[in-house]
Amino acid sequence: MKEELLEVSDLKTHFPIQKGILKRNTGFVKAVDGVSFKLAKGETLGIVGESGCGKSTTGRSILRLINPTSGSVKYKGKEVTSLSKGELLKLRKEMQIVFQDPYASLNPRITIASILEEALSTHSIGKDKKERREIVLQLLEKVGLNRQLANRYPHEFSGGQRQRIGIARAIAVNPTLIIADEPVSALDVSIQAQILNLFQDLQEQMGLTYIFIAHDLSVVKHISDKIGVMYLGRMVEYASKDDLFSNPSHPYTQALMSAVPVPNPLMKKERISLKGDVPNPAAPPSGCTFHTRCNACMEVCKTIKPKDIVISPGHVVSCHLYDSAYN
Ligand SMILES: Nc1ncnc2c1ncn2[C@@H]1O[C@H](COP(=O)(O)OP(=O)(O)OP(=O)(O)O)[C@@H](O)[C@H]1O
Repeated sequence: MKEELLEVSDLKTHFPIQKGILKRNTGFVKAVDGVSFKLAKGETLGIVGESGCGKSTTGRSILRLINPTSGSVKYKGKEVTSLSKGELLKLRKEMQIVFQDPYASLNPRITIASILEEALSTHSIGKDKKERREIVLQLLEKVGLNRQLANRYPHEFSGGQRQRIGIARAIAVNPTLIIADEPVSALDVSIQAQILNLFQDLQEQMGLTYIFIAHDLSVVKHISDKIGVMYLGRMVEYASKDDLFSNPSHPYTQALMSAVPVPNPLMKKERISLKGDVPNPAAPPSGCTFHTRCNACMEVCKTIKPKDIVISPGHVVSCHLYDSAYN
């Protein structure tokens, strides 16, 4: 049996909405509103959903780059939400993040060697500058960059190369878990495939565990073991990749799935279009958060929040269509 690494239970992150000069609190944006999942060591969880559904906030709350409002995040059995600053710094060595836009997160004034050396010295890796430089050169090779590029600045690299540097920085401290927040969204499709392959190679070599955040299912399809489909701060469907693709059950997953291109041009797929925009997480609908956009929901959705229904082992759907109480 695989060793369990991460257990997230009923995670909520609500941001206060402050208005006026006095910054009066007028409500909350429920960016993450009850997310739960388990992840074993070496596995990849793909989190997908439209812009604003709470994917990044989920990732950042797990790492405590944002303090969650409530819920539990257990990493190797230890509660992350109650760690002190010192304990958190130690944990950061094990949990790293790769951002969508590495350029924005790479200091433009220092060379990439210095950027990587900084990551190493923060966590006291390498006994002196010489040893750290050697580790940096090995890291560059590990992510497919020539070691002769070490003294160049971030602007001298292409988008794909910059993402390789972002990945090098994340793996520099030899982490166990990497949260990759839309790491290929800003790249051309051909480059996307190369970066996805790099993530997979590194996972094999280093036994990494990933939470891989993306807008669409086609990006996470190949890399994920499990997939969570997020909508308005909740996971509306959570399953192994195989179960999700063979039996997409929530109407939202079905709509996302219909947008995934099929390689066979003879196979025609009907695109399911969703009605309207994603509702505002600051004022979500009172019943099922999805009913305003769904073609299949019943009247009951307008008033009652759906429960999480286990439709087969490990396959959970949050929709009235699967709740025997309403069918
Ligand atoms: N610091 C913050 N203060 C207030 N609201 C926030 C904050 N961060 C995020 N939000 C809001 O929380 C909601 C979820 O945002 P989040 O960035 O997690 O979504 P996302 O699914 O990652 O979207 P994207 O793909 O566009 O990054 C959005 O409505 C966003 O405006």
